[in-house]
Amino acid sequence: MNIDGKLTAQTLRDKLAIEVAEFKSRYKIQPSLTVIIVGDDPASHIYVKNKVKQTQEIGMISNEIKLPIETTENHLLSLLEQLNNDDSVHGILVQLPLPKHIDESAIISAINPDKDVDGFHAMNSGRLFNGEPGALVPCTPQGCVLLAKQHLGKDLSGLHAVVIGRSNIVGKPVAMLLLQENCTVTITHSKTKNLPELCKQADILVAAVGIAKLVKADWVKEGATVIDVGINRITTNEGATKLVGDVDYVEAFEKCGAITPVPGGVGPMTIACLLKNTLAAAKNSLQSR
Ligand SMILES: Nc1nc2c(c(=O)[nH]1)N[C@@H](CN(C=O)c1ccc(C(=O)N[C@@H](CCC(=O)O)C(=O)O)cc1)CN2
Ligand SMILES: [Mg+2]
Repeated sequence: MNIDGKLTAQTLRDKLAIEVAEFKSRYKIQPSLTVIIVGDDPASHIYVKNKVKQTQEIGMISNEIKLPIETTENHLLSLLEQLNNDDSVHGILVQLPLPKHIDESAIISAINPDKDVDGFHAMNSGRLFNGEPGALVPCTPQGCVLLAKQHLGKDLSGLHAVVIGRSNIVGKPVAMLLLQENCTVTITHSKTKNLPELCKQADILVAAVGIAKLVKADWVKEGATVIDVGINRITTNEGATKLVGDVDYVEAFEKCGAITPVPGGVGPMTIACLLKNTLAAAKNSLQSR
């Protein structure tokens, strides 16, 4: 079966809109998100436009700061300091990737962890790693687990989850979340031996490597839940560009119990979970008043 991420994301946004309205009427505060984008990468601009639109649609304030590609690291750092100290800003997000001359990890480290709605700051990774409450958890991994639970139910205990990919943004945090759900977790990557055999043992297979259609039907266990994080643009034989995941959807569909499509699977959940984190950051800010 197909797991509809677009619909699930819409349902989550509807729920969040109600919670935002309640928060506003109770505390007289409107949650706010500031998104910074540097340069003119077309895909990044589309993602940011969608973030701004969806933030506003659920009743939160959205500020977009567009900076030219020549922006220096120091300029970005001083802007972040200003936003960190601004009590009216609850969430701060710097769209990635940044231009080559800017050190991404220095920028991520400069965001106040309590406003880090991407959940990329080491303080939030540490909170997630330690299973501490109050962690802002990266959005795509949250989306993956919500979609897996939508198909499998709340309890993932004892299931074998195999994650392909070990990035700080998806692979590592999704593995931590699945471990928190009492899954037995295997993290695999480009140097893993016997990758197809390992994947074939997965009850939950999360593919986040960025290689178009890497995962074939014979990598998938009968009845498995397949979560495809890949967003790869390929050129078809007819010369058109097409978006495909890390999993060969058509092949895997026959074997698996359920699979997320690309587009319309994990992607839409990323932005919905960003909105969830922004509301959480606004709620957490009440504690420091
Ligand atoms: N600061 C961040 N930068 C980046 C993140 C992030 O979470 N935080 N993730 C990605 C980009 N991204 C959000 O920023 C993102 C990517 C894709 C989608 C999405 O909905 N994709 C659609 C397809 C869209 C298309 O046609 O291109 C889908 O999968 O259905 C949402 C958000 C990297 N940077
Ligand atoms: Mg993300």
